Amino acid sequence: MSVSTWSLSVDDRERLIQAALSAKGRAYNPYSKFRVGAALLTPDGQIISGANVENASYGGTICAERTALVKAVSEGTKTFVALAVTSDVDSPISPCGICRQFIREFCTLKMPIILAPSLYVAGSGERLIETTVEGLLPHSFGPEHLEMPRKP
Ligand SMILES: O=c1ccn([C@H]2C[C@H](O)[C@@H](CO)O2)c(=O)[nH]1
Ligand SMILES: [Zn+2]
Repeated sequence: MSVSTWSLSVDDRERLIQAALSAKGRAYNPYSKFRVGAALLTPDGQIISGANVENASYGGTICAERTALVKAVSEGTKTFVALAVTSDVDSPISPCGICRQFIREFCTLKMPIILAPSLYVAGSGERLIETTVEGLLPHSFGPEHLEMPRKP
């Protein structure tokens, strides 16, 4: 098995990107016409994917990243080892601010995040952005801060 320079293997990276690309096909996007797919990898190798789900009340829209996380967490999975995101744009798109904070809740700061273009050539590794939770959300606030001793 070939291994990338970081904690995610090339095989898992490829599986995750393909799952995100497939999930994009299940987007409910009548308003924006913009499809996004996300896929989470769990420690036991399972993949949980999600797509954006829009609403006639536009603010009710749920992004692909949060769909995947809410699916997983509500089914009992709360730890993840990687995330991939893709869209209809042929350059990588990056999670919105709300999703970054949502990802921060459940994923370690060093967890790999792969941002893939819509026309990703399988197995090539080309034009991917490989970042991390802390790369997308530096100096972040998270659950552990609520556990710290407080002084007035
Ligand atoms: O990272 C992103 C960015 C946007 N969207 C969705 C929300 C909305 O349905 C559409 C346009 O913003 O794309 C996501 O799902 N994830
Ligand atoms: Zn979002």
